[in-house]
Amino acid sequence: MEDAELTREVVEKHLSTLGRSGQSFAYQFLTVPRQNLKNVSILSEYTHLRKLELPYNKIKDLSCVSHMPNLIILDASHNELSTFFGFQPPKYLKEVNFSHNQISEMKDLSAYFSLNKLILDYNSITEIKGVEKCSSLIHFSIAHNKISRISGLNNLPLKHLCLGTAADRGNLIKKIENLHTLRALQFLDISSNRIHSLSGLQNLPLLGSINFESNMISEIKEVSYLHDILLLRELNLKRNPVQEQPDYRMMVIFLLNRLTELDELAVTAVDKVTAVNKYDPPLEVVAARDHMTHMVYQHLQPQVIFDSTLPSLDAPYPLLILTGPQACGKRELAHKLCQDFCDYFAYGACHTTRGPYFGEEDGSDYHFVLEEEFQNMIRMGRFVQTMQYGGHWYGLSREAIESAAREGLACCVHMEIEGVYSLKNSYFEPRYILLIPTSTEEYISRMKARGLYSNAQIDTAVSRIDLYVRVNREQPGFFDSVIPSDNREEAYMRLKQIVEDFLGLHEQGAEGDRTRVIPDSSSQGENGEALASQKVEVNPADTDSMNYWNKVQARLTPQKTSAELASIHRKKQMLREALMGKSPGVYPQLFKRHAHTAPSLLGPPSQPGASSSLMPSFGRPLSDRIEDSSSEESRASSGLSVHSSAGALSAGSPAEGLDAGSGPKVEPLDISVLGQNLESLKDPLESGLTPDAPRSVPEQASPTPLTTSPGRPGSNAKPILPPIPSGRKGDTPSSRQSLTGQ
Ligand SMILES: Nc1ncnc2c1ncn2[C@@H]1O[C@H](COP(=O)(O)OP(=O)(O)OP(=O)(O)O)[C@@H](O)[C@H]1O
Repeated sequence: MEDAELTREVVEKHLSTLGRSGQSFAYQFLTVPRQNLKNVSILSEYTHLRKLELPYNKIKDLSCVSHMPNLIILDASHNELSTFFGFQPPKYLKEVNFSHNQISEMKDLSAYFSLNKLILDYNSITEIKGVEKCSSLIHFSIAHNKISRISGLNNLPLKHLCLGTAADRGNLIKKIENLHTLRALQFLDISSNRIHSLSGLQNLPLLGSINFESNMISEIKEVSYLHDILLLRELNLKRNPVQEQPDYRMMVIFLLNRLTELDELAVTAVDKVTAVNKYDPPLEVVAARDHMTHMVYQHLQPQVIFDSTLPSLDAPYPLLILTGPQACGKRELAHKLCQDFCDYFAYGACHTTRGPYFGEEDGSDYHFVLEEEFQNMIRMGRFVQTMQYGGHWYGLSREAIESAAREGLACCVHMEIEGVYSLKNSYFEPRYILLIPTSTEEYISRMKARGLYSNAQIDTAVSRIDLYVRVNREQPGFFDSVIPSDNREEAYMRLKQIVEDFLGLHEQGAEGDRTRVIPDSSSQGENGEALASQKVEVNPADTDSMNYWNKVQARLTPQKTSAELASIHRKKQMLREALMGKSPGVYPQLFKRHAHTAPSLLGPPSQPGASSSLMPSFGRPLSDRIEDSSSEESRASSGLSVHSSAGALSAGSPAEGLDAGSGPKVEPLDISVLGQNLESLKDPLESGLTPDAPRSVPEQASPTPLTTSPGRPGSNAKPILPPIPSGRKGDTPSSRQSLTGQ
């Protein structure tokens, strides 16, 4: 088509929207696209126009606009304009589109004070200027020009700024600068430039959408510059090198968790939860994972029930946990408590991969192990819980708890709150005492005085005080007691008092003449809950005190909820039914264990060496192994291959005389013999006895003196409940004999 001149006929054909103009009516809109128009001077006669659209023509001169004082919208895109606003400013001109022209330079537009929207895409402009005084400009687009610096936009009320176009070449901008005064900015397109960093966008509080496609962002950490833009919902980083980073999307979603769209893909709630659980899991999630890990690894090991240390079917080993931020004094207090209450508590030394501080001895504060050994222990199912603190692993092993239990003592452990969360998932029901610094200054100076910690470590420890305080505030009952730890003596006095309360213990008479005051069995609810008001004295030599252990446990265990009580009731019911031959569940198996293992029923226990027959090589024929496993001897001295919950059912350990590398190997229970043994146990049960009901001495007594089996778990030489009414290691042989009926 040839170049054309706009004629009156053509104009009249394209006029529209009749409206009042002064005293008369006139057409106000003219749209003449794609006519190859070069000369539009005739428009000087159409002074009433308010909207003029002439896109896709060949116009070079727009001086006619000077005669349109009422013009509001001008679209001269896709023409051949090289002059920037080559006309007198119409007073109300609001929107101008000069995109796809040949403009190379911007000029002063201060006379265009109504200008609201200016589009200059696809020109050859090298510098943004002339708009500084356009105090109404809220939409400015200058994509695909030759801009190399962001400038000339200071303090404009811009809401929408476009400096690039994802579809094509944007500009030549290398860094984000001079945008900080654009406090109203909501949308920024800066795609297809050469920008390496997102720095410079920090102070744009209303920014909701950023298109950064086709730039040169390569580090995920760059998105942290956007972290404080609270309204940011859409971010496009497509075609940036950062996309190659492993886990890019999840990490960005985690860092900018308010996004609803990333790289033009919706960010779902599931994405957000997954990202948080991956990169900053809540304590509950960390604990659940930790617990699951140890349960899985424990279950991968052959399971053994060491009934010699099981307090009862329902009661896990007693545990006292001192928790609080690092260096709050809990370790010191734990040691002192175990010293002063050595009849009740043994210090549970955790394992750690950190090196010993000066003066720390292996096995006394911690078991210091290498990372590889620690990981190996995890895989061997040796831990009840683990956590990483300050780049080191810490873990409480089953063995730490059981070795205390073997001595008839509760295990006292100190740990961080993550460990508490993890233990709360486990079968154990410890008492938790929080030791919390109330004076930050004192806490800091104490840490500094120890000379062990860097400033960063101190900062971390201090910042965690809030975590403890928050948990204590938001989850009443999470800790059984809270003690300010600023003054060690006072803290210890308080701790001592609390522990004595837990144990129902009173100092009576001279030092060393302690009388334990614990709830009478008759004052306990059916499910072991302590009725604190009624107390009886316990004489260590009194055979009625066989349930001493249970009573200590009841004291250390928080009151059960009604749901827990109902569950326990159900379990007991199952047990009764099983023993009556109604159900072959796991409880009859547990009970059968006693039938087989109790020496009074099966004769003397096997010697330690005999346990090798309990560890058949897997290469042997199955029939042999079955035969072995059904032999009286093997059953008498083995545990059971039963999957368990943490705590009551324990994996073997070197201390237990089992192969550390492979763990104890035991045959599965032979169900066929279960029935017979259940029969033999019916009578006691029908007479109202349950495994955790108090028993008379002859029922529990072992024909083998305890001294022949020094409390080795799994030896099954002891009765089910450890006959240690005084609960201490210092029992005299005579008192033991009287307890065991020997
Ligand atoms: N098994 C565990 N689980 C969780 N936290 C643990 C465990 N064992 C130790 N911790 C805790 O890890 C933190 C770091 O232990 P570490 O012994 O290195 O610190 P510390 O400087 O000696 O302080 P503290 O005097 O509190 O022990 C301490 O708060 C400690 O109580």
